[in-house]
Amino acid sequence: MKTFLVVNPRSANGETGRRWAEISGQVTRSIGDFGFGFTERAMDAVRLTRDALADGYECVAAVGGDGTVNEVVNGFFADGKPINPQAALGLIPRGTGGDFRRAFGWELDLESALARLSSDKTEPFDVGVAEYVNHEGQAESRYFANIASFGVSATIAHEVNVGSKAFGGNLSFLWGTVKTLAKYKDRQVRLRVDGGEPETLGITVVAASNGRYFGSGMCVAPKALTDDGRFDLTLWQDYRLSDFIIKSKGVYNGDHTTWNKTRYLQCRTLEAESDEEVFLEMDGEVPGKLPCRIRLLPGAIRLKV
Ligand SMILES: Nc1ncnc2c1ncn2[C@@H]1O[C@H](COP(=O)(O)OP(=O)(O)OP(=O)(O)O)[C@@H](O)[C@H]1O
Repeated sequence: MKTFLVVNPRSANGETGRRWAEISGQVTRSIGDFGFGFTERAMDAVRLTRDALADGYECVAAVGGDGTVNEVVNGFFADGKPINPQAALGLIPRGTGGDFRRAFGWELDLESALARLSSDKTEPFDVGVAEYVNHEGQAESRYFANIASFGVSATIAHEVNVGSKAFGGNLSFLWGTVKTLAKYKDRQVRLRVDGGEPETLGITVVAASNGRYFGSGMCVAPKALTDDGRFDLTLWQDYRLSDFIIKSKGVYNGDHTTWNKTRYLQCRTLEAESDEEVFLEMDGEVPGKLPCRIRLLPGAIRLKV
C-alpha cells in the first residue's frame, strides 16, 4: 500500500519533530518507501491529506495526537464525499491526550504502530459529521473521528486550548477543568434524537461517541464501537465538581453509565439547540457552538488495525 505520513512536528510537546530522523528511519525499515509532509499550522493536515489522496496514496497516516487525527479524517473528504472510499487511515500515535487510540487499546510505542501500518489489515470505520455555528457566527461543518460533545466538556476544552498559551499541558488542563466546573451551571438544551420528538433537558454534557474516551481518558462511552453504524449517546445531567473529583473513578472506568444522573442510548442523528451559549467540542477542538446537527456516516472510510 502506497503510504503517506502527515506529521505534526509539534505533537507530543515537540518531540515528534525533534525525533523525526529516528522515527522515519524505523518507518522505512518497516514499510519501505513512503511520502510525508510536516504540518506548519492548524488545519494543514487537511490539505496534506487531500493532496496525498489525489496523488494516489492508498493509506494516509496521522503522526500526531487527536487534533492531527481529526484533521487527517477531514482530509479524507471533499465536497461532502470520501475522496477514495477504499483509502485507509493509519495512525502513529504521538499525542499527549490520546483519546482516539484508547478506544482500540493502542499504546504509544512505535513498534506496534508500525506493525499495524505494515499489515494489510483494515476494518470499516464510521465517521461523524457535525453542522454548527462557528465562533464568527457562520454555519460550518466538520468531520470527527472520535467524539463530538457539548456542555462543560467543550467549555473546558475551550479554556484549555486558550489557556495552554499561558501554562504548560497538564497544569493548564487541571486548572481549566477545576475553574470551569466550579462555576458551571447546566444548560437548557432542546434535543432531538433520530428525528423523534424534541425534548428540553438541563444538561452538563452530551456526547455523541464513535470512540470511547474524551478529556484525556474519561470513558464517556464504554460500549461504543467504531464500526457499528451508531453513535453511543451519553447524557450527563446535574453533574457537579464532586462527581469529577470524589467519584472520578466511575467517570474514568465507565461505571457512570449506571448512575441515575446518566442516560445512555444509541442513535444515528442528533440535533441540539439552546437559548444559552453552548460550545461544541469535536476530537478535543472547539470549532463553534450550538445549534448543531450531528450525524454518522457508517463505514465511510477504512482504518488500519
Ligand atoms: N506546525 C504546527 N505548529 C503549531 N500547531 C500545529 C502545527 N501543526 C499542527 N498544529 C496543531 O496542533 C494541534 C494539536 O496537535 P496534536 O493533537 O497532533 O498533538 P497533541 O496536542 O500533542 O496531542 P493530543 O491532541 O492527543 O493531546 C492540532 O490541532 C494542529 O492543528
